Amino acid sequence: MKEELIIAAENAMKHAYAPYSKFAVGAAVLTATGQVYTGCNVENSSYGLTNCAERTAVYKAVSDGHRSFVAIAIIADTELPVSPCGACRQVLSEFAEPNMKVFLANTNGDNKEYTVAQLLPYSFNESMM
Ligand SMILES: O=c1ccn([C@H]2C[C@H](O)[C@@H](CO)O2)c(=O)[nH]1
Ligand SMILES: [Zn+2]
Repeated sequence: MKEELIIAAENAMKHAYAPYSKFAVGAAVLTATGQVYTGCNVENSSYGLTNCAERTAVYKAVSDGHRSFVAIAIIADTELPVSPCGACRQVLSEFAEPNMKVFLANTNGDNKEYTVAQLLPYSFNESMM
């Protein structure tokens, strides 16, 4: 499952629209019902409108009716496996199954495994409101 997601993420990375940063990222999320949705980063000349690969993948899945995810893989051409930004961690936590896995990878074949809860401890969520 990990390898399949990393391969799907690497394929999606090829579609990255990153003319400003030149930093291509790919992601692939696995839904609780077994489907895989991929995403890439999509930049904009107004830089702050950039959407990360992770959120692209999650939003594609949510817009198809999925609200529960069990794993995500993220990949970039980095020395160390790439790590999701704070905004993406918060978005992942919104739809994460307990113990949702986050596979961080690079194109050299290195990877690391965390859970969403490890990457975003003491997170804000609806139960706090
Ligand atoms: O985990 C990450 C980190 C960065 N980016 C994108 C955003 C921007 O397009 C480029 C540089 O930050 O990489 C992602 O998609 N995911
Ligand atoms: Zn992000």
